[in-house]
Amino acid sequence: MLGTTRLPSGLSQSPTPSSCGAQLLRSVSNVGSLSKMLERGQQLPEAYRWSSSETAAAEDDPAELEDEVVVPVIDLAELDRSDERRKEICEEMRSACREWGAFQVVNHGVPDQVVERARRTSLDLFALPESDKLRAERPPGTLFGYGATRMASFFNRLMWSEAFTMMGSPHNNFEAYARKLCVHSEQDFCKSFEEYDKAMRGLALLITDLILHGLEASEERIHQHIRNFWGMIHMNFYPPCPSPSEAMGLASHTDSSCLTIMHQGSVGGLQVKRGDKWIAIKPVPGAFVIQVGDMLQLMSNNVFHSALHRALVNERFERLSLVYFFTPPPTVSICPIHPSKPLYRCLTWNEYLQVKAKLFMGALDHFLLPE
Ligand SMILES: C=C1C[C@]23C[C@H]1CC[C@H]2[C@@]12CCC[C@@](C)(C(=O)O1)[C@H]2[C@@H]3C(=O)O
Ligand SMILES: O=C(O)CCC(=O)C(=O)O
Ligand SMILES: [Fe+2]
Repeated sequence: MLGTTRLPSGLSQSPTPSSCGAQLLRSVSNVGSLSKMLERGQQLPEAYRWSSSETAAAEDDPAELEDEVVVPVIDLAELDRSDERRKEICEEMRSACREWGAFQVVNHGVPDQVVERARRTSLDLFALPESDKLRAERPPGTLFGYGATRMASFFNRLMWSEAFTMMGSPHNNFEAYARKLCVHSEQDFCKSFEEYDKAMRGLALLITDLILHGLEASEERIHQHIRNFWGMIHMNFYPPCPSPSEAMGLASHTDSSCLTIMHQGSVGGLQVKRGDKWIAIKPVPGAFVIQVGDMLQLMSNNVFHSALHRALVNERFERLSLVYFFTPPPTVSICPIHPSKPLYRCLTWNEYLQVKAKLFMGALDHFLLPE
């Protein structure tokens, strides 16, 4: 399939093998400076300092705590018990996607060991010497590899995080990255991400199917369409931060994906915007956070909305979020699903990423049809 599909420049990035132990000639980019600063026990450097209005959370306002607003937690345990239960779950998802653009799922059937193995492998990856990680540095303007997060160029402050992205199924590049990074065992590295990718793909298909049913888009054609979607594995690492209230782990954004599945582990930090307030998505043991991405907003013709979210950091604990982006294939046309009055024109994921790289927050509006 790869041979017949025209890929966007970012998606065609396939790393060339590099010999482990070779000298790194490139200058070290700012992503490497996080761990060095921590070794020196420095204070938060100026470049990482965000204004208090940018980092303020709903929890800073005691009135908010009384409301106890929480993103819905949906239990999938009894999905197959009866048609009624399945319908209820579809309805819960529909309302969460409309009101929040996000929810959590529990009893999703993904074994703990699969998640734990992938988290351990991710942490090992971030713990590699900076020079090893930089062998896999993401080339500017592309999607895959190690470095500061892609949207960093839109902000004049640095974020307190490092990230790593790999292509998942159906064209995963785990092996090439294992080789580039000089990981301890290429086999373990690949196995743990292959397992995780497979589990995430299953869950993404299941949840997207349920959400589309909630949209009354149950035709076979649409479900077949989703089966061709691609996966991407993206990890964010947030070291403990000397002055968390002034720092930003990951700045406010929406995901371009169709659906995002995120495992945030036991250390919280993720927040979602509701109205003009930031609400924390508290870690629930074993749960995955599900977010509506821009592509699902478009496909739903604005019935659902992609959630604006961000990640804050803390002083005591390091934090890893393991993210799976479920996205359309790069050159396939994506349209609002059977509305009599489409709000958006059809687009390809390739096209969308190019516009997002230029406009960032305004990207989806760019595809709105004139009234
Ligand atoms: C599959 C995706 C989705 C990407 C691009 C590509 C790989 C990296 C993803 C993120 C992850 C962090 C936020 C974001 C906004 C960013 O800068 O990089 C995301 C972006 C998007 O959702 O547009
Ligand atoms: O780490 C988090 O909680 C958020 C991660 C995220 O939003 C992303 O990678 O797109
Ligand atoms: Fe995100």
